Amino acid sequence: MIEFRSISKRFDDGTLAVDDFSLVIPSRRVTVLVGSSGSGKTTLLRMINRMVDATSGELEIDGENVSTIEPVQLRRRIGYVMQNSGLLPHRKVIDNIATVPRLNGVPKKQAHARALELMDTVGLDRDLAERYPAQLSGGQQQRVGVARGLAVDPNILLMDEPFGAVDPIVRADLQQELLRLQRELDKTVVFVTHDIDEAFLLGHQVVILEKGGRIAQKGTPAEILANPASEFVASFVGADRGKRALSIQTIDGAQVLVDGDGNLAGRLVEASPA
Ligand SMILES: Nc1ncnc2c1ncn2[C@@H]1O[C@H](COP(=O)(O)OP(=O)(O)OP(=O)(O)O)[C@@H](O)[C@H]1O
Repeated sequence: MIEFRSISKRFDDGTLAVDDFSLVIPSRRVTVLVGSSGSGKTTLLRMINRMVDATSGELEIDGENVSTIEPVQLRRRIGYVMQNSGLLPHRKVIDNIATVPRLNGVPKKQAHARALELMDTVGLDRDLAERYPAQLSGGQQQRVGVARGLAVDPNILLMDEPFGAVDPIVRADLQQELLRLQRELDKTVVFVTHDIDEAFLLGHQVVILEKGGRIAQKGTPAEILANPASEFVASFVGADRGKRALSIQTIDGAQVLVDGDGNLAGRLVEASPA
């Protein structure tokens, strides 16, 4: 479990990116941080592996304060996947995936064997191992990014808008793969996005953020959809969901679910009396 306790981050130029943020991120679940640009999502994510250090407050992983753990050691147990895959352009796919294990001293042969296995895991053809990133499609590059994040066999996987730059069909594919991977590998995933649909699809826990990392609402997708805590949440959930936003209406005395185009999406069934 990852726990933020009253965490704040003020950057050197005075920007207060995160103001008194507290959250428990349960193990072996997907927690999604969602919010508009500048709400502090990336800053929060990077505090987990100490790419950013908090100004005040405490951050613990399984009861251990991260400030007492060397960043290098921390990153051995935490995978990090970023937008645009962050691959090294002059290195082959297999070397990109094996980068961190190699830095950690794993022999080349062993690191490469593991990298090939990881290509299977993320659904990449092994034939692509010898290619350079520029010779792959956007979706393939993102898969390499995920394989690289998994290469140190981390318990925790941090993902920062990993599917932001690919087209919607490939994106849907990658999202399904991530759901499958999470079920199979049982990792704690912390996922950042500004897309509420993606948040609801992937998150066991969804945390909606306002400026300064202020939590507008957190809960399961169903809890948030059923009971938006504020106007802000209602409009964030509604605006981004666009025409697909559902509402409950009464038609001919029956309660029905209607989508944004006015089409019937379902009928609410009353519990029958005992
Ligand atoms: N190194 C930095 N120095 C100064 N201010 C920063 C720095 N990094 C981020 N910020 C500021 O902190 C705030 C939060 O930034 P952050 O990148 O965490 O937001 P975000 O929610 O991830 O946004 P986006 O969706 O655009 O990536 C912003 O106002 C940003 O300008």
